[in-house]
Amino acid sequence: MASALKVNKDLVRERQKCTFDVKELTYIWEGGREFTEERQRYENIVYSVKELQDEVPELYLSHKERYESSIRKACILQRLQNEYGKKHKVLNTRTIRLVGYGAIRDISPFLLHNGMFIQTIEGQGTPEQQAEWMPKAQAMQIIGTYAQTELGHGTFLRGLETTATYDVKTEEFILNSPTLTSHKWWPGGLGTTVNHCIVAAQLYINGKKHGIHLFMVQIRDLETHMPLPGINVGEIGPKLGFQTANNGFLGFKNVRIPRKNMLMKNNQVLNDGTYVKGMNEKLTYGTMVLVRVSIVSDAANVIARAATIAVRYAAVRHQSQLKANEPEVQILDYLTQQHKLFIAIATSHAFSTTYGWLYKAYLQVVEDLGKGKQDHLPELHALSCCLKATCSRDSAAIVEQCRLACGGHGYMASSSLPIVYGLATASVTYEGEHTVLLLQTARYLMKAWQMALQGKVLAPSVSYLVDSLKSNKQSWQNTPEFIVKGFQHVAAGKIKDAFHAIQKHVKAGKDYEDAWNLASVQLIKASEAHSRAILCDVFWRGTIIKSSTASPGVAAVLDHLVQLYIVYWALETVGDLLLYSNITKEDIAVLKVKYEELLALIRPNAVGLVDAFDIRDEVLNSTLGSYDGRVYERLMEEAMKSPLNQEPVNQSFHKYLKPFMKRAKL
Ligand SMILES: CCC/C=C/C(=O)SCCNC(=O)CCNC(=O)[C@H](O)C(C)(C)COP(=O)([O-])OP(=O)([O-])OC[C@H]1O[C@@H](n2cnc3c(N)ncnc32)[C@H](O)[C@@H]1OP(=O)([O-])[O-]
Ligand SMILES: Cc1cc2nc3c(=O)[nH]c(=O)nc-3n(C[C@H](O)[C@H](O)[C@H](O)COP(=O)(O)OP(=O)(O)OC[C@H]3O[C@@H](n4cnc5c(N)ncnc54)[C@H](O)[C@@H]3O)c2cc1C
Repeated sequence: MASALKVNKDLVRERQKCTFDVKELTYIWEGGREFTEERQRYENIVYSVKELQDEVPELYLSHKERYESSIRKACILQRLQNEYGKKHKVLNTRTIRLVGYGAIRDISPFLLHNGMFIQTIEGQGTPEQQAEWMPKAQAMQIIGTYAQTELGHGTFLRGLETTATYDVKTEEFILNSPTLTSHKWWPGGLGTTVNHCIVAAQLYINGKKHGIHLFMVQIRDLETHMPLPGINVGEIGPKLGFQTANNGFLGFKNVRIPRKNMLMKNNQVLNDGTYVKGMNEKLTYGTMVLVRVSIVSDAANVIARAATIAVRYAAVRHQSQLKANEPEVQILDYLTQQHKLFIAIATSHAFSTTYGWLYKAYLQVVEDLGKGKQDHLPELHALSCCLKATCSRDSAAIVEQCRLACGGHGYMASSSLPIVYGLATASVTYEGEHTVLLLQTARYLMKAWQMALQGKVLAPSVSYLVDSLKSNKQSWQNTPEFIVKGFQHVAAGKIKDAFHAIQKHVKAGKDYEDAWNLASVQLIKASEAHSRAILCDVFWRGTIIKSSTASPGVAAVLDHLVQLYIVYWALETVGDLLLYSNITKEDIAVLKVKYEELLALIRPNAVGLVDAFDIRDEVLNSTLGSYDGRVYERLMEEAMKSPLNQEPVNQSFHKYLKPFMKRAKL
């Protein structure tokens, strides 16, 4: 962090106003002091390495140079990470990603290796397979990715076309890409980085199709890195973001792999070709569930980055006068600016709390599955789908809101906001497209509603449906607990409406699938309302627990943030509340006043709250958001790095402009 002397005076004043212990809040946001201290220790190591600092900003490099630079840095990071693991303890993927973003400035080409390849071996491999591949993967003697999506199919996994045909004579699988659309398309690192893949393919034994299974396939020679015979591999080219993720394509022509390379923790193929079905075929999708859970935490992190940039900038930036003859005000003093930014801070806390809760549920299900119990798997799948969908979508909207709140400078690449937006919006699509995942949850909600009608016991996350069936609703109260109940009434009402819409179409003679499609707009709205009810409930309950051991200052700001989140969403969805709860016009008027009071309460702590996200300048990498607030100096310094500013006259003047101007004169 910059020395106090050099810090912008507005930021100094803002920090003096802060009423709580910033460090204590960092620990809470990050899930515990031990996580923060571990991240800081690792960050100190990473950002003392000179080779990780850029001489030329990455954005001025060509596509190829950027990739090469990201690989160079990813190797250094991986070495540091491994050394750290040996000396202290193995770092969690969240810390690796948080710290790594700052060095690579985008996505690491090893992201899929660390984030899905290893996890799939761990979650889908037998103990023997794990013993064979895990040490090599962890030491990066083999580098891999998760190759599932194809040119023709990403969502509909049962439609994937890559085939793995068992040859009982040689006890091998033969992999083929029978069509153009069967080529794998998108996997991170696949382009030119990895030498192994976990490949999702349709399993065939003796002409019988057994559905999607996962296979470990070596695609490049470990010495020469040349593609192995039968492998057609390459990079898919530039995208909106993710430029250094090295996303690739892959095709197979009669590629043989040994039988033991099918990941067989769940389903098995014996030597003689006998197929042994596991406990639940959907367990093959297990890695996706884990990644969907972790996207809730990623969403909290990208929002924290955008909020830090936008709030610090809003404290430094002065524009317009509130009153004539008075100095121009900090833009942070405009209520509309607070309305745009404080919800970002609150949302990051909401998602961070929800992630802690969801990850715990995930670990419980994994433990249960180990004991052969799968009762809570459908609930976890439903929760991870709708929360992934809602948190990723909210994160993209909020990051964009923060970018717009920075005016023109928010459009500068050097603000870092465009790149953060690229990361956020990608997560809306990858690991399960937004609408598709909302519909998966809707499937679960329809069943839950049916069960509620039948008086059956429901899973905890949908037990509110039982209450909603009781006719005498309590009169509205403007308390957080009651507003959360209001969100549950909205969700229950929308679930009921969607259920009836399907029934209506079925009664009119449609088959169930068509009725489902006809009701699907209502279904996704029901799913969204369910997500919001869960987010508000978990954030509210989680904050009460956290506050019970926090200092009074921190407990107060946590209370302001959770109330702001709940009241903000009540006002955003006021039409739904009027339709499905007992809220009155008068209650809404009171909530509007409450919202404005909360903005005023948060205002003095705004900079302290984003400081508590504790994002180092190296990680933030933003001209607008650095700790010292030297916004204008940094904008100019960064502009001076443009290659176009390295010479007084660019050669194009002599080549094109001058002749063009001469001709224009004639
Ligand atoms: C950094 C970037 C990295 C990015 C990486 C990637 O993107 S990697 C690529 C990421 N790619 C994607 O994310 C692809 C997205 N697509 C998919 O995940 C699936 O194809 C699907 C879920 C959309 C449909 O699948 P389908 O047609 O096979 O299934 P169905 O609809 O017929 O439902 C059958 C039953 O299965 C249940 N069930 C389903 N999934 C799970 C689960 N995970 N667990 C437990 N259960 C699950 C479901 O609830 C239903 O239960 P019910 O109601 O019968 O009791
Ligand atoms: C940055 C990035 C990184 C990625 N990394 C990987 C990776 O490492 N490995 C990998 O295997 N994949 C990866 N993917 C692929 C990703 O998982 C898929 O793009 C994603 O699952 C969506 O599938 P799709 O592209 O086929 O979209 P589609 O399913 O074709 O979606 C297109 C539209 O159709 C709609 N739609 C589709 N089906 C339905 C339905 N049943 N009901 C209603 N609407 C529907 C969708 O809502 C959407 O609006 C990555 C993608 C991105 C963008």
